[in-house]
Amino acid sequence: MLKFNQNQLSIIAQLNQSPDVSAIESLFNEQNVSEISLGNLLIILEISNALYRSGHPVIDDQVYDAVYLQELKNRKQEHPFLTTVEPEVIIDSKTVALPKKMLSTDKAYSFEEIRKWIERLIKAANELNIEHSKINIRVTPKLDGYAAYDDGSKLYTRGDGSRGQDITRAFKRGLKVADEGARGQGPGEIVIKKSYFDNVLSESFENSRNIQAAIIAEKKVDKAVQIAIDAGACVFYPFSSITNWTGHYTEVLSDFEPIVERIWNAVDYDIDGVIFEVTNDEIKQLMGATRHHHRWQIAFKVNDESAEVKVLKVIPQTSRTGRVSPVAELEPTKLSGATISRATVHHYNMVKANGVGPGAVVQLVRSGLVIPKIEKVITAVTPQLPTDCPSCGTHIIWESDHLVCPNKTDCPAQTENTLVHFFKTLGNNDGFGPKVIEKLHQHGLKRIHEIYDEAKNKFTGFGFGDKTAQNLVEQLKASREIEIEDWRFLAAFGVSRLAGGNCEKLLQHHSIDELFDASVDDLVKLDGFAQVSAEAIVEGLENVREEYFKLKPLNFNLAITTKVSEQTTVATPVFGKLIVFTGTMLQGSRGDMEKQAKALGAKVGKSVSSKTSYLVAGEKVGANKINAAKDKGVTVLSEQEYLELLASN
Ligand SMILES: NC(=O)c1ccc[n+]([C@@H]2O[C@H](COP(=O)([O-])OP(=O)(O)OC[C@H]3O[C@@H](n4cnc5c(N)ncnc54)[C@H](O)[C@@H]3O)[C@@H](O)[C@H]2O)c1
Ligand SMILES: [Zn+2]
Repeated sequence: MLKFNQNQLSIIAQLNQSPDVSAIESLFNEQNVSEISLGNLLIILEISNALYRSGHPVIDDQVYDAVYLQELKNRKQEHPFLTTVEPEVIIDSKTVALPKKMLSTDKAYSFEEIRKWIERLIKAANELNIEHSKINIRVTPKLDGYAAYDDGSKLYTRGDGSRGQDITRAFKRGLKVADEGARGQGPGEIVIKKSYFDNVLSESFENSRNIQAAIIAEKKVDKAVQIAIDAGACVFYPFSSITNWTGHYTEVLSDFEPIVERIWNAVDYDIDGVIFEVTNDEIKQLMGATRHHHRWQIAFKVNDESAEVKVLKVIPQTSRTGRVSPVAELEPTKLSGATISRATVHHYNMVKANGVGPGAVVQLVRSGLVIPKIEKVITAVTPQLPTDCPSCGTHIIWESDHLVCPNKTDCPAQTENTLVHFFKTLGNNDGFGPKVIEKLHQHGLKRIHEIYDEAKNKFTGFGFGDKTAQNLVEQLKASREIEIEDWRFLAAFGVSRLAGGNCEKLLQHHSIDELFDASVDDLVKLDGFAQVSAEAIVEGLENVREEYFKLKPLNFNLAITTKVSEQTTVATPVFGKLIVFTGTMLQGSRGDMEKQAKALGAKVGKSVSSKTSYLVAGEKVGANKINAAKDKGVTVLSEQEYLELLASN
């Protein structure tokens, strides 16, 4: 279970003045990324990114890349988060324009992708009538440090790629250019010698990222870090002078692995890949860049780590839908930096067919997945299959690859997991975890509305302490009063095929009430809903109809999804921008303006951060607030200027 440490909490608190920490933690603990709503996925990415760039990463890079970033790519290839440079957090300090733009890199995870990139180089060379013999490639270690730019007098952080922070103080503190190089060599990376970190610093620092952050931080550097700087163990390494292999592209194709291996081990610094780039300036110029990366450059990274592990036992667990899932308990094993002691097996058919049981040896792969996967079974045993539901004892049956508990009305695991799912999915309350729900269920509460009803009696007689009971009442109140998206509310009912993503899609066409009257035909008409899922959804909604209409009078505070018919499809002047409105507006309420901005494709934030594009200040806004925004590089607009911007399409 992921939990934030103090450093991380303080950064999160700076991003968002009153964060709901446990809600954010539970987002990170969600095991099925496809169930995470787009909004929450972005929260995960933004928080990971902020923590990573301020020196206190919360998840492995592999998890960040292969799970969350990949999920966003799957859903929205062109999302601004993917097509621009991931920003660092700039909380208090001013930003300054960089002498030259600094971009991220495109990434490849296989030789095949590198080969395709080389084909693009050849195509560019052909267009320019450049002989193939002149296409050379430079391969360098991809330093995993803190990107910075040295113009000879100042040192800057990469920031958002265009504006960074002035961190010249790092040189004043004695930071040296690697290999006794000169100042002013442009972009590079602040890195720590690996051997020095392992021998001297690893006792007091978790990772070298903590140290990089300390070197550039405004506050005084830690003594141990100063000693490391003085010893020359921390350096700024300009890319132009970095150890490299340079040769013809055909060599890269024929000797790919040895070249990668050589460069991978060429320096005593942390690296997270190798960089390939073409050396010919004309080709570079023709290929150009996206807003995210140079097309003439690509990073090659390696993803998987695997281990052979012994299975101790396989435990059946009944889920909210009645599916009984096999969870393998494993001999604790270290994989990609985490100790793994459990893994889910896909389904019981895999247990049966592949012989997973106590004593079996399996190959575990963690290819950036939060939960490691059992890739294959090395030594099989005769598996033991459960015959009865571990929760209610009902005889379980096969439904294609799964064992399922058919007891839909009276299975504690299904009932309790459904209730837990409801409160967890709402995400605006705390306290209704598995333990509390189990107790409520033991006292006969089986349905969501029964829990809300019980709040009137204040949960007396349930064996809770006064404080807990009172908290539960308050949390139920919060769950109704704190605004949540309507799609999240619908998803909370746990209807099969109605996780957040699908709910959001459906509610772009129909309100929740309308959905309960929608036919299979109505749903099939919508993009992304085939016959089978439409039928399942209609049937699933029927099963929760009574519950939904019992909850409706409780007036949950729902933010209604904008209907497609009300959305703009054309690019608007504020499309993709993050806008914060403050002060009193003359044209209408602030709420209306926020709604309009969202309909025009903007994101609306509550507080100003370095990511904010515009602060729209109405009447009666203090000068401090405006200056603070300007210091963060945010454009401040009056209401009138904002309206002019909208009209400028
Ligand atoms: N763990 C987390 O929570 C978390 C969060 C955000 C990002 N990340 C990691 O950061 C990565 C994205 O960061 P990014 O935007 O900095 O992109 P990136 O990893 O593609 O790195 C691009 C940077 O590489 C640097 N670089 C290093 N060696 C280089 C060389 N030899 N030649 C040229 N450039 C070189 C440059 O500074 C450039 O800006 C992700 O892939 C992820 O692994 C992790
Ligand atoms: Zn059961």
